[in-house]
Amino acid sequence: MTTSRRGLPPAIEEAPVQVAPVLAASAQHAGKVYGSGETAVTALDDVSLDLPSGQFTAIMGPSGSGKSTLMHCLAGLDTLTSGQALVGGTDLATLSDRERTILRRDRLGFVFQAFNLLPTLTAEENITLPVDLAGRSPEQGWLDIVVAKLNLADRLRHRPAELSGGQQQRVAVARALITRPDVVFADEPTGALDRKAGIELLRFLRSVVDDLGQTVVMVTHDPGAAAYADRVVFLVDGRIVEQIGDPTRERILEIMGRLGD
Ligand SMILES: Nc1ncnc2c1ncn2[C@@H]1O[C@H](COP(=O)(O)OP(=O)(O)OP(=O)(O)O)[C@@H](O)[C@H]1O
Repeated sequence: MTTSRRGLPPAIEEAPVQVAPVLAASAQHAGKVYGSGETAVTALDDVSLDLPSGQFTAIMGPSGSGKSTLMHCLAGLDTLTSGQALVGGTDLATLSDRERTILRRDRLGFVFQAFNLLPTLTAEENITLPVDLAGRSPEQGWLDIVVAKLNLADRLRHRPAELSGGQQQRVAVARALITRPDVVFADEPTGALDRKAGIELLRFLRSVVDDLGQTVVMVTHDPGAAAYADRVVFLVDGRIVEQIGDPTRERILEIMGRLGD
């Protein structure tokens, strides 16, 4: 058999390398039932979903379809009844409550509709809170990158009450990013913002994915917001019924119409 310079048969050396996407998180056959007996509610029914690193995923679906439950189970805020939720290869069910809390603090970021900033702290103190709570110092280079990316450099000494809603939510995004998390979970992040500030925030979220390589998962009811994602996952009655890549608002509206939202 002929071998190449590196001693490998040519067919092996020249074969294209198939690189599997690195998964930031995933759900495998995830099931969640609230309650028991006659009052049992199935919130998730055999949901399998991969969240590749460096992607922006939107989760949509009618009210009660299981969006929040899926996000909470993936983020270790709630536990599954069956199946697995993994963050960076770690099965959350194998962790103790304390280990799950530490994983949430160190490896996940959260952005909520209602900003949830501490009013007595400055913007900078709010941003660095997760690392301060962990007894560490923020990595200055990364802090500078995040602050610059979210255009907050001249707002760092202000308290939340001195900031606009859009600025407060950008502080919340910076706080979510400060630990360089595996995943940022955003629950209706534009829900409390006016249209202009909402669009601005979505552009910032898009750029932390494109420019900083972060992974964002966003629950939203807004087709315009979901169109900023790389992919939209549609849930109905606790099941994934459709997924689309490179979404547009029109395509999302068409699917929502079909799904009855
Ligand atoms: N703690 C709970 N106890 C009992 N049932 C629950 C609980 N949390 C959610 N559910 C039920 O599970 C189902 C899914 O709820 P979930 O909040 O995940 O839906 P959602 O898609 O996020 O809804 P929305 O868009 O209205 O926020 C619903 O039928 C809901 O009533």
